[in-house]
Parts: sequence; structure tokens; C-alpha cells
Amino acid sequence: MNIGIIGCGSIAKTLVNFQLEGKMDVNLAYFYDMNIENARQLADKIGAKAINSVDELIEKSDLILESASQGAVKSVIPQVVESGVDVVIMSVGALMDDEFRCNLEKLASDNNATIYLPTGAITGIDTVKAARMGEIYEVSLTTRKPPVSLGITLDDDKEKVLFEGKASEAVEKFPKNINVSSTLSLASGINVDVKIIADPKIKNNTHEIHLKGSFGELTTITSNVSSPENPKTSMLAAFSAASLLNKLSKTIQIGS
Ligand SMILES: NC(=O)C1=CN([C@@H]2O[C@H](COP(=O)(O)OP(=O)(O)OC[C@H]3O[C@@H](n4cnc5c(N)ncnc54)[C@H](O)[C@@H]3O)[C@@H](O)[C@H]2O)C=CC1
Ligand SMILES: O=C([O-])CC(=O)C(=O)O
Repeated sequence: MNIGIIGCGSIAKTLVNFQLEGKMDVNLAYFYDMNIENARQLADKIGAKAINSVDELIEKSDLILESASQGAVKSVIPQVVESGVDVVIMSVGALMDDEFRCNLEKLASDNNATIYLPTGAITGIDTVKAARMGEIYEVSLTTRKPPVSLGITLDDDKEKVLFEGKASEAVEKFPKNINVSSTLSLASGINVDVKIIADPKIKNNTHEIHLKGSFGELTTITSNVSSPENPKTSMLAAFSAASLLNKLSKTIQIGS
């Protein structure tokens, strides 16, 4: 399966390294970026092709992985699914816009395309999906990142709450830091409560999920090593994308 990639930054680079290590069961074949140099650099590492037109990327790819930005999801992904090409979306925050998501879902369904949302930099999405078969009473996400990951500096070493509210607002205010809240919301069917804390005492990007439902209770804590290329992004996000791509060709499918 030939994969086209939109957005050649930290996540795409990790995928390229996996391909170099022989860990990918799919072929990362085509690279597109609004900065063509970023696409060239990654494509050259694995003898793939940098492409400077979305039309050509769609025409050539069996599946497209978006690892660019919420803006890219809104501007490019409708055209991808309208062409009947499956897509993996990393900038999941774009899908908290209900009207956009419903239109995209209809466009995909009308054109026989599938939209995949990887678990990303959190843990427990399998359980959240299963919990939804019963009743979910409450669900929340507390994200704690070092200030550098949030693109700020703090005057002292005290933690600072930067945001408390719903996921739909969080993804607008922190578009590069809290896509995971959208994944959790879409999996649970609830616009989840989100707290974002800048914590100078921690090194890792940490996401804590609490969920109560008719099945019982779930708590997960994921303490993520940041990407060396982009401290906002945790390595696990790219690992999750790679794992999802590999899952597409597996005969035994593990997890719900
Ligand atoms: N779902 C999840 O769990 C996670 C999602 N993310 C999201 O994944 C996306 C990619 O993350 P990174 O690779 O770390 O980002 P990055 O900033 O390292 O790289 C993004 C690349 O996309 C390109 N780009 C941006 N907008 C574009 C557009 N409209 N068209 C074409 N190229 C465009 C940039 O030039 C850059 O090369 C971001 O939106 C990030 O917030 C990040 C971490 C976790
Ligand atoms: O990588 C992470 O820790 C989470 C993240 O940036 C996002 O969800 O946008």
C-alpha cells in the first residue's frame, strides 16, 4: 500500500525512521508539505517522492496520512475523501467543528472512503469506545506539559493552569497541543472537560484521563517523551500512527 503524507514535520520524520528500520508494513511513497523543502528532506531519506500538488498526491496515493495542522485538515482532507481515498488524521482537533465533521463524514461515506483517527498520544481509547456501549457518566482529561511544550515561559517554578473548559474550546485555543481531547471526545461521544497545566517541574507531556460509566471506572496516565523536533508533540503520537498504518494490513486485528 502506497502512503501519501501531508505535513512533513516531527511525526512524518518518525515514520520515515521506522521505514528505514524496516518496521513499516506499508510504503511511505509520497511526501507533500506547504514547505516543499520539508517534503524533499524526508522523501530523500527513503528514496520516496516529494510532490508539490495535492491533486497529484491524491491521484498517486492509496491512503493519505495528514500530519500537518488543523488548517490542513479543513482545506485539503475534504478533497481527499471526495476522491475516494482513505485518510488518517492526526490533527483531530479540526473534527470538533460539528458541521465540518458531519460534512466530511458524509463526503467520505458517499465516496467509499474511510477516515481513521489514531489513538495518538493518550491511552485507553479502546476502553472508552467499549464503555460507550453502556452509559458514560463523566469523562475528563488533564494535560500537563512543560512550559516549552506549550510555547511559553513562566517567571517561577510554580505550575499554572492555562485552560479549563470543554474540548471544543481547548482545540481552538491550543491547536497544536490538545488534539487528544478531540479523540477522547469523539470516542466517548461527550465534549469532554479539559484542564491544561504548564508545569515547570515535569519533563514529559502527561495526559490523564478519568472516566466513570456503567461498566465501572477508568483512569489512565500517559507520560510521554516529547519529539526532539517538536516539544509540543509526543513521540507516542507518531508511534500510534505507525501502529495504525501497520494494523491495516494485519489478518489478526487486536483491540476494539
Ligand atoms: N492526535 C494526536 O495525538 C496528536 C496530534 N498532533 C498533531 O499532528 C500534527 C503534526 O504534528 P507534528 O508533526 O509534530 O507537526 P510539525 O509542526 O513538526 O510539522 C507539521 C508540518 O506540516 C506542514 N504544514 C502545516 N500546515 C500545512 C498545510 N496546510 N499544508 C501542507 N503542509 C502543512 C508544516 O510545514 C510542517 O512541515 C499537528 O497538527 C499536531 O498538533 C500532535 C501530537 C499528538
Ligand atoms: O503529543 C501530545 O502530547 C498531544 C498533542 O500535542 C496533541 O494532542 O495535539
